[in-house]
Amino acid sequence: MKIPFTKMHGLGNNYIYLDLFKTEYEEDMFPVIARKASDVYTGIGSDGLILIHPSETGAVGMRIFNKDGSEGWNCGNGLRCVARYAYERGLVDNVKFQIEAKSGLVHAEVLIDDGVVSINMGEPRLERALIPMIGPAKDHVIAEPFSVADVELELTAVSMGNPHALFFVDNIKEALITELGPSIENDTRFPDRVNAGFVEVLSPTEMNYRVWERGSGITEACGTGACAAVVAAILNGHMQKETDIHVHLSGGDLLIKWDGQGNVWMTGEAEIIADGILYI
Ligand SMILES: N[C@@H](CCC[C@H](N)C(=O)O)C(=O)O
Repeated sequence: MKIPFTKMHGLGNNYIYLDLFKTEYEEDMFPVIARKASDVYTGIGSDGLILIHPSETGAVGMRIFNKDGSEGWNCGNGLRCVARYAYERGLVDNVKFQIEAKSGLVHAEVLIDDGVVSINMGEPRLERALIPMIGPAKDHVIAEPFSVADVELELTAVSMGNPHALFFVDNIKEALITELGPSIENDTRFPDRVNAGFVEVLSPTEMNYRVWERGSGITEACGTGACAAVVAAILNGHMQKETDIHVHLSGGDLLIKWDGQGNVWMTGEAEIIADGILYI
């Protein structure tokens, strides 16, 4: 089978994108394509697969599959890439339009000159049941003691349409990301697994953030994770509301803004790398 694809990245968080406006596939192919395309030795090499598809709402649809073939519900770096692709390849004719992820509708704005895209990511979900995490459904999880693999941590949990567990550390270089990431991801307190993020606060407007992603492991950047990290930092009183927060990730920087109640805004680059044909 010959599958036309485009490879794109946001701050090094790279996915293989299929344009379902042009070609349709059987549903059960997607986890298979995700695993095959992600493999750097026998495939193309990527953090997973993203589908760009027509939607009944009139928005541009996006679905994300992680490296292990599991379906995610949202992807911040993917949203920026989908926005750029949709605008540049003529799926939309306005720089402002809607994208529909599995977790809901978001509003995208493509700033054409420099490949920068701003996305209104919607409101963070804080209730424990919406993360989802076991325990009292309505409670918020802010600086809650959390023991994993014999290490004592403090957990703040935020959903940006997908689940994020955030931990503040003194020095990001010493964060035990590969050691604790898999245990946190698969901890039974998170029934749908979780993305594990580590945050070093540098100032009220600047942070370092690293991630172990559900289904993909360490990646260069995570857009929803950066949004969740800023929300967690504001909820814990470490950072300022209503101002651009500079989030430094391994692959580059994102600007994230939250007013403490409503929508989270994310701004950053989205790059097209290559078009090609994948043989399956
Ligand atoms: N890298 C993404 C998030 C991808 C999905 C995630 N691994 C999950 O399963 O929730 C981003 O930029 O947000």
